[in-house]
Amino acid sequence: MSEVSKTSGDVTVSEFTEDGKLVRKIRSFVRREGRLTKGQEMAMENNWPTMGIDFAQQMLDWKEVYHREAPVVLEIGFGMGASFVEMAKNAPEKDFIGIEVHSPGVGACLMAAGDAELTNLRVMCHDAVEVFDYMIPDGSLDTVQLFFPDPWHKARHHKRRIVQPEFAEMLRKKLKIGGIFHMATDWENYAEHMVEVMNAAPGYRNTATDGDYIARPEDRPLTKFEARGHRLGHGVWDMKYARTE
Ligand SMILES: C[S@@+](CC[C@H](N)C(=O)[O-])C[C@H]1O[C@@H](n2cnc3c(N)ncnc32)[C@H](O)[C@@H]1O
Repeated sequence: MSEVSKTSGDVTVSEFTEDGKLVRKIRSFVRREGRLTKGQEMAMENNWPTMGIDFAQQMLDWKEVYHREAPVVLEIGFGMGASFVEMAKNAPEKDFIGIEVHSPGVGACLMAAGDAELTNLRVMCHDAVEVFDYMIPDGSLDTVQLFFPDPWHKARHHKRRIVQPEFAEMLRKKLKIGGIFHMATDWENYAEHMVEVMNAAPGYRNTATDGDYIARPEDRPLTKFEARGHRLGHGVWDMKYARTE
């Protein structure tokens, strides 16, 4: 059973266990119910049957999903999907799954993926944390990407940041040994938080050889948003951690 309650502008979802105990879940997002454009709606209709995966409390089988065996790259919160689609286009030898809660973003991504006639891309419209829990088999992912996650600027909201010790541990189990967790952010305080959490997380190695951050990898497409940031002199921090055990 669950209910949504509003407290000082935040959305908190309260759930009750069978014996009536209240469990309050902190989520990394607030659902913005934006409307889909006509194009996004059409893309949902046309492309969801081949590229969309519905949430279910059942583990996915990648071979069944992509009809082949290839390295799987999972992206959390792809926004409108521009860089996600670009990456899938540039790496046809890999399979991509993107998870985003914002439905217009999912529609936009399906539109671009349909135009590019991609066969190695799938999307889900759901909370990635729940998808990990219920649907991603242990030790099955080559890469997890988290690009420009909501920074939750205010200190009292930092608990909403998706990168937390429990999240790092859950994600570690889903990566193959040697698999990579790649994060990027343009908010320095969040970059520091990511490093603090990930350096303390057991079973990971920071792949950076000079300090905590790596140079922007060539395979991460430069989005309009990031290019604008560069022009304005904003920094971007990339981090890659490998699962060691
Ligand atoms: C700041 S945007 C960045 C989007 C994109 N990665 C980019 O670089 O343009 C963060 C995105 O993460 C999504 N998001 C946040 N928490 C999420 C979660 N738990 N599961 C899925 N998507 C999530 C939000 O809806 C939002 O679109």
